[in-house]
Amino acid sequence: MLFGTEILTTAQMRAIESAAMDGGELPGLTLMERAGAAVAGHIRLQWPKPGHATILCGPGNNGGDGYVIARLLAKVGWRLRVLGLDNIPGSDAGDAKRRWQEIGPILPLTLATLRESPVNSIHVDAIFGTGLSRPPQDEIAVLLRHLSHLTRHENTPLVAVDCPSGLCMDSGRWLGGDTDPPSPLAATLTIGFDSPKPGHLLASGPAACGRLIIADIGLRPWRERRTRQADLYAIWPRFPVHDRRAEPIRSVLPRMLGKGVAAGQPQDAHKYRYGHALIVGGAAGQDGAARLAARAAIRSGAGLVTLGLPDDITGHGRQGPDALMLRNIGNAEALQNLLTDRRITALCLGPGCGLRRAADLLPTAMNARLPCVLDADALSALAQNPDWVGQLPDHCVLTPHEGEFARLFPDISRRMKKPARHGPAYSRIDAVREAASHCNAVVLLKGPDSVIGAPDGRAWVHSAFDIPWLATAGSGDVLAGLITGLLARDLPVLEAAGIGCLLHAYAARLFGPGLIADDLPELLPRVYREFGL
Ligand SMILES: NC(=O)C1=CN([C@@H]2O[C@H](COP(=O)(O)OP(=O)(O)OC[C@H]3O[C@@H](n4cnc5c(N)ncnc54)[C@H](OP(=O)(O)O)[C@@H]3O)[C@@H](O)[C@H]2O)[C@H](O)CC1
Ligand SMILES: [K+]
Repeated sequence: MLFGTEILTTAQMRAIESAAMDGGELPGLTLMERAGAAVAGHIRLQWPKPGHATILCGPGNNGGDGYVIARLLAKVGWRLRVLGLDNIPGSDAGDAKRRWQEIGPILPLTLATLRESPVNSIHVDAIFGTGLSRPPQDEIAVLLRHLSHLTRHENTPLVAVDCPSGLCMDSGRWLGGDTDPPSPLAATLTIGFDSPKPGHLLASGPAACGRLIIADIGLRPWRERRTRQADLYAIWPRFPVHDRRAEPIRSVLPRMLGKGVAAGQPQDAHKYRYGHALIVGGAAGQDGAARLAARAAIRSGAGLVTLGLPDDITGHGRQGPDALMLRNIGNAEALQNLLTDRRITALCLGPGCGLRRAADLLPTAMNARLPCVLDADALSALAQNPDWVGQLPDHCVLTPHEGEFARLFPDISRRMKKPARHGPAYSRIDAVREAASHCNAVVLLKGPDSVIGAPDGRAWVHSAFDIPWLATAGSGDVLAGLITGLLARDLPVLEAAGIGCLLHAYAARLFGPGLIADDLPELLPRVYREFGL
């Protein structure tokens, strides 16, 4: 199944560019002209009245794009100051530079010249793009710090060509430091080329890029000609999709989930056909998390959902929904007995379970060899067992936040937190892929940039930077229950985790600020309707 937008690493992007240029069908200069024209076009869309622009051009092809932008804007009446380096760039950027020099001067790329720009100037950052390999230094570092100040504190509009300079496009991390970034630019608009790169979507990338536009510069035939199966997708389409092989989510979902099933099951549907999810919760008073998970599982369209609680269940029924089945699961033996019911098709352990109870039930849950979601306390219990890797059932999703991830995968987490000194820097995608292959399970690392990775290397990125209100108590419990419901409905495990993530965020988008986790399951019927189910 293919949906969403392929994400290309910088190395993959370079390989596609080279394939296009090597055949002679698409010269590098044509690509640069298209890239420059795309940026100039978007500048004119955003600021229709010609004004003043300061274009900062670096040593390579990103700088070459800058010279093209300057020429095209000058042609339509913009007043320009072009700052550049006194180097001899490669042939395409060299041509672009010479063509600009026929029109206007190149001022030194220094702090002093930058400071002389008129206050109403928009700034165009064409210093470094995908070729950044080390932290910016010396004069450029000083200049970027000032540009950062202008963008963050003086509302200077900044257009980034491909990416804000200093950002590693493979990780979304500022080269030189994450906690004390040397020059954290905040662009108004970023125009990337052909496909999003990991850096546009991960870590500091979304805040640094501002509004992201991915421009088609005619490389699609070469991208599609590659024989290797693409394995990295952005599953929330924040930008137009230029991939004819990818289907829109609105046609994928109805096929996967079966039309009409979620909102109201068809008359001939037997409830067991849509699976039976078991959510194991904790003691009274802490059972809210498991209740949220159970609500999400039943709203996901699972045919039956059982909530297993440790104590007397008679009082619990009053808290509804009545469609939930309640069972008493006092200990591992009771769980074992319940799991002899072969109609149970997926299991969720963790939300609101309590650490001791999760540790007690975990071996039984794992031995059931059912599709399962391990979340919250189950992850902490797992991390306490030094031999947990290799014990997970085949169709298992781990849904850690960063702290839980660090407990489960301490070495990988340390690597992820090491300062990014060279490009390509180690990314959340690298970390999740490594973790998934290490434990042979799907790992969903939660965050505004959730990454979902499978042991075979496939990975999906879901961006939720636009919905900060999703970071609310209980939201993770709803996600765990939703994924369990989708697993119960027989979705493959990566798809259940990824689509669960997407539906969960979509519900939060529909609701808007003020959301509490209880709202999320109730929004699922509307989400399903919007996706054509
Ligand atoms: N995607 C496409 O199809 C197209 C992209 N284009 C644009 O090209 C850039 C990438 O261009 P490239 O020349 O490869 O790289 P940059 O312009 O980003 O960087 C230039 C060189 O700068 C050197 N470098 C790296 N880090 C530093 C640093 N910290 N300080 C100083 N110099 C640095 C590095 O060379 P070295 O040999 O010194 O390592 C870079 O090569 C892409 O982003 C697009 O904007 C095309 O125009 C159109 C097609
Ligand atoms: K740039």
